[in-house]
Amino acid sequence: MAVPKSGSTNIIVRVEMDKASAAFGRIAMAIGDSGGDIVAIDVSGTGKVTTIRDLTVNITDTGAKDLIVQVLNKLPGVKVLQVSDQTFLMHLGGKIEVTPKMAIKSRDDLSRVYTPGVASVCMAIHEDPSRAHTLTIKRNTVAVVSDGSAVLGLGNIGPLAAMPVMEGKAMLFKQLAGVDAFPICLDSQDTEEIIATIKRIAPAFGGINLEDISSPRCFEIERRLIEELDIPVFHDDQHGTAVVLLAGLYNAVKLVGKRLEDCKIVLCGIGAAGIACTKILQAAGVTRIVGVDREGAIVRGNDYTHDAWRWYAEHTNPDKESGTLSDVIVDADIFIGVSGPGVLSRGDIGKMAPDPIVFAMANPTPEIAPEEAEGIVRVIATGRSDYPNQINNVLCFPGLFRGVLDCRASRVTEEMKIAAAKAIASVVGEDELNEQYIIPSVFNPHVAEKVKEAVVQAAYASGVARRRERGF
Ligand SMILES: NC(=O)C1=CN([C@@H]2O[C@H](COP(=O)(O)OP(=O)(O)OC[C@H]3O[C@@H](n4cnc5c(N)ncnc54)[C@H](O)[C@@H]3O)[C@@H](O)[C@H]2O)C=CC1
Ligand SMILES: CC(=O)C(=O)O
Ligand SMILES: [Mg+2]
Repeated sequence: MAVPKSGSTNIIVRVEMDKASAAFGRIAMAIGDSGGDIVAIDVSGTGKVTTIRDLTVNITDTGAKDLIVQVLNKLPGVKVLQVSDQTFLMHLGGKIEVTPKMAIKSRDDLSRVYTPGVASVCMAIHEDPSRAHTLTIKRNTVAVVSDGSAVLGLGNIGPLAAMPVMEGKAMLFKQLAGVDAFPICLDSQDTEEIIATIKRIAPAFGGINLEDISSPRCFEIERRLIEELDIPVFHDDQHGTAVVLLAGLYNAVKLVGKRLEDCKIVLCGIGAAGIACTKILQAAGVTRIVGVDREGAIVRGNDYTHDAWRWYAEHTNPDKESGTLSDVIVDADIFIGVSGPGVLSRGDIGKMAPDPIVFAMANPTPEIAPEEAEGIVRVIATGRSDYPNQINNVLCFPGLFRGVLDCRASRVTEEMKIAAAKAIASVVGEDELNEQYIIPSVFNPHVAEKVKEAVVQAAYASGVARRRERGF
């Protein structure tokens, strides 16, 4: 496929052309007039009456896509069947596959990997279940489990629609840390059913990464699974996010010359990510945290519908600040957004203390776009890959699970999370630290390695590592 020019993208327009009435010249002209440039043409099917062509069209303005479809559909004998872009093409047929580690080339091989040879391995595990770690995929495999109830910031889009995110997480596990991960999207949003299902599939896995399960159900699901399973269970949106947030803040406050413990932090979106971020900040010594959700600041004394918010009201906002985000953001040193798009305005940033730090982490659309905050913010970070300072849990979960699998940890402790945060922050050298670089890139090969080392060391120190390892 032709490589798109910088700042442009290729789309594939599949058109059905009536042989008698459609003229290719008109199609080419219509595409050109709508801001597209045909860079390749493939015939994908031809019949007696019609022919189907895939036109690869380079566009520089994303709006051109809709215009092209509109004008083509108006041409005589032309019908647009489908439009794909690079992103959709990368998803065709899914993004991962299962690959055997060896080929079965002979009857002898067959009799070892399958019956009868496999039977002796099954019996060895039956007699000593701990051998499942060495004789099956369990030692290197994690289940990425979602119910599709809080997918990115897209909301409750269900298990089928959640799959592309879970496949993406599985790719990142493998590429960044060599961990095999299975995307599993459950067709239930019932807490007890989810717990029971995960418990039933757990034997195959060395760890469970819960993903995009909405709050407050996610707290109960994680708590029960941690209690009832003997493998680590980690809700990525809570703890992965919290770890990376803390890493970013360690470096951001260093850059602006403040102490994290002294900062006033306003955190918007008191859900899975928001509550975990609050708890890790408290563990790091921050006391002045004001949480805001749709109805405004969470304040002690108000009546809240669920335990997580009742806990929040009791343990945050010491000065009982109330009102909207715009009210409580006055004099805040740091804004953290794990809520939804466009929640923070330029005017809000203007009310913050000098050298404001803004982490607008909602995906895919942040609480404020970096362009909008330009000039009035000292440090801005988002969850996205297309801006500097990507605060995203992908910096944590691959290395963290590499570590817990390697030392066969029974669970993930607070010490392991803080160690992971410090490890991520440490990848940015003192001489490299600047407003555009407070957090290492996802592609920095040192991140997963450092996180793994820190997590393993903390797991041994916390007494949860179950594998004897030299050096610890
Ligand atoms: N950058 C990263 O690594 C991560 C980013 N996120 C993002 O954080 C957001 C929240 O994710 P979760 O905590 O998993 O979801 P959640 O559904 O558990 O919590 C979201 C909370 O934000 C609140 N909220 C939504 N829109 C709001 C608004 N306009 N104003 C105030 N509060 C609002 C909701 O009421 C809810 O309490 C999502 O956009 C998600 O993509 C989540 C995890 C990791
Ligand atoms: C990054 C991530 O896990 C989320 O936005 O939900
Ligand atoms: Mg997530």
